[in-house]
Amino acid sequence: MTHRVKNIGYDEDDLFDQDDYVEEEQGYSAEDRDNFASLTPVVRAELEEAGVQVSDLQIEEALWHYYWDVGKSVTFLKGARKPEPDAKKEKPKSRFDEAAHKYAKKADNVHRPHLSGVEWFRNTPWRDVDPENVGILVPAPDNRPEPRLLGGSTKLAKLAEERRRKAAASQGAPAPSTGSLSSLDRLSKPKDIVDNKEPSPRVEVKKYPIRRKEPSPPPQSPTPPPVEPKEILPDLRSQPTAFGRTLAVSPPRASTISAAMLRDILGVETNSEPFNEPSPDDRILKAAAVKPESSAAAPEQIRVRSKGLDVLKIWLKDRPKRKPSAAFVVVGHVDHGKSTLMGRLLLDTGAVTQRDIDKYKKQATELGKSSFALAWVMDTGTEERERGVTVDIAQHHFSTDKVDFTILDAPGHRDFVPNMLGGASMADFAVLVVDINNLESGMKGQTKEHILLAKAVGLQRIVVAVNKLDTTVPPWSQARFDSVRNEVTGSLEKEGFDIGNIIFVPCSGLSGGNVVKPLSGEPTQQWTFKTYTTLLHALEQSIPDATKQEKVEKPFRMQITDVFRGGITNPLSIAGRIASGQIQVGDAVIVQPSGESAAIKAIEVNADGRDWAVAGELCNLHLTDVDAQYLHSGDTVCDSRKPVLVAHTVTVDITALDSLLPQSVDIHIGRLNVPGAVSQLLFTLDAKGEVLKKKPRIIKTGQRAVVKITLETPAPLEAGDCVVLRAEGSTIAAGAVDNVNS
Ligand SMILES: Nc1nc2c(ncn2[C@@H]2O[C@H](COP(=O)(O)OP(=O)(O)OP(=O)(O)O)[C@@H](O)[C@H]2O)c(=O)[nH]1
Repeated sequence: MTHRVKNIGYDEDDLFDQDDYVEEEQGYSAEDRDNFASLTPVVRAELEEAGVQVSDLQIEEALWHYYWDVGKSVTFLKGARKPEPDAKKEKPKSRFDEAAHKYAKKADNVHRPHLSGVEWFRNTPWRDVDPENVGILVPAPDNRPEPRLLGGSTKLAKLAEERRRKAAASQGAPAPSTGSLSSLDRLSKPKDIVDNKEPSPRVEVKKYPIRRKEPSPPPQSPTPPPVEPKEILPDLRSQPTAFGRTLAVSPPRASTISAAMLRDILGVETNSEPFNEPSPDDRILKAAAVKPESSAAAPEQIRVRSKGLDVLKIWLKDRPKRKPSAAFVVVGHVDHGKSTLMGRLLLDTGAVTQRDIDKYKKQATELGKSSFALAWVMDTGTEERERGVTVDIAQHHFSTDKVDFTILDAPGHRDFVPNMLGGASMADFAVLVVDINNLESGMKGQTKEHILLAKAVGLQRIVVAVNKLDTTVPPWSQARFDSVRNEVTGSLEKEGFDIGNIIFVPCSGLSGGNVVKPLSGEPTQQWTFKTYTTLLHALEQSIPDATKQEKVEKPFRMQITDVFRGGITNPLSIAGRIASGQIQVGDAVIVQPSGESAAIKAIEVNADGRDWAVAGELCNLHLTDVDAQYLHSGDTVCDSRKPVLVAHTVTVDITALDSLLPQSVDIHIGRLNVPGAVSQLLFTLDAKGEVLKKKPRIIKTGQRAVVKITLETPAPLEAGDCVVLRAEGSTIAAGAVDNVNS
């Protein structure tokens, strides 16, 4: 299942209770509107071809209902809209009829068109039910009130009504009203009250996708519920001791001096209740949105009970039986074929079906981008599909007999390098995709930068997929492959990759050659599998060593890569990779930099529910007892007893990739991206780490140095964290945190 890692910026108005949600036309997100803009014309064109006229609103409703499925929307609208009757054949309408018709048409545009049951469920997959399982509709019992004499028709009826009124009056009850007045009374009351029934419970509309709306006021119940008489229980508590009473009794309110008295004494106007307003300190803290220091304390109220598991023991016991898992980030220059190659990998390993690919092919062809069908497995966003460019990190899982893999498909475009960094920081190793015909452009662009960044975030192993070999002249040219291989090897070694940790694969994502299956081609092409291996085999050879026990024993740390609604039962969830420690359901955590506490309600690893997770695992944590406004991509969730420090300044050991002065920079630590400045150049170092020069005025390209960085917004950082410094869209330095100063 694809999981798109994207920072959902929760707006103020996102933060309302799920139960309050009511669909509202104005509440579409920017992505929804993009989808409407691109898909409405496609649906309209198909409908026009079939001679069906519908409004934009109806198309949008159908697209929303079918989660942007053009085919289903078209079928639905075709079924829903019968051709309008020929106006000429209609007999002339009265003005009243015309007004009624006009109003009905307007209402038809706003509400879903009326459909029969069969039409309504036309496209639903669960419609094909075996005959023996088909339910039978039994007419509901007639709920109309029992017929009784209401008065007004016969003399007998009038007499009966008169008697009833008298009887009611003699018992002190108000006499039932009659005639037209009674009808008007009924109109002004809710139906439930009119029928003298308990009000029927309101059906709450629950929605999963995030839609924006103003929080609705809580529903008003028409009649207040009857007050249950309280059962009086004997008080079994013992009386407090004298000491306890002293502690518990509120101190007597200090005698207050009235404002008038103060004015008389001081001769100036004063505020008689000065502590009713926030102090200047409170105002500054609020403005800086920094929590007071007590924030590191354990949360007061946790509704989830801890499982009390010995996670380390379970993990150590399970380890030999568990299939290894690994995450790899796919990097490389824009359009070199990363998403297509991953689409092919997923298709040929059975993680997606040919039917899915055919569906994407059909949709991609409609947008004139048929060659992107495989890439659409990974590129699920509308912008990505329209532009044919990956924007954000996409996650996908697949398994072989030996390993459970997670793909992190990174964008190749230079504008999205921060997203690429977020993905790379979660990976165990990298897959660098190189277009065999366009190495030069890649080396000037993101192929080179991505090699550098992969190393900067601490990746050691790399698989180089030399792609599009079907396009060389002649196809699958070994000479061309060798020349690309030599050049890329030089770059990788320059950035510090060990030659033993690099595997080259000649392949074609589009044709599938050498991806999962060895290329079955001409004898001249057999070098591909005789000398090299398939991409899948190379991935299995690159998995990291098993997580070390010391890492699991460290305090829990996980950087948030995504905040999302995990479902109706899990309205607030986060995704990330556990950097150290362990976590279990019921644990209390602290979110930094907000300092808010939260409780772990549920855990998912590789889309499976689990009671615990440990360092190295990519997981979704479903949270409770915390508000979404305190959670952002780049924040760190950590052990509530040993929270990570929130840093204002850090000293960083970096290698300059461009000349570096005291200057403004963007600081990237995994998914975290904060503005700041290189505030001091402390000293330059030689290759062994010995100090070369103190307080240099400039750090030259390629030089190693220790610099002080001041963060504009305090951020959770620890010694050893990998840091990338960027300025004006280019990477200018990379290194690791030495010291953190809060
Ligand atoms: N002939 C041929 N074309 C390919 C191959 N792989 C990808 N392409 C084409 O190259 C174009 C770009 O492919 P993508 O998979 O979107 O490239 P990308 O590297 O993921 O692009 P970004 O994610 O935007 O950086 C598409 O038109 C693909 O059909 C291949 O092996 N052979």
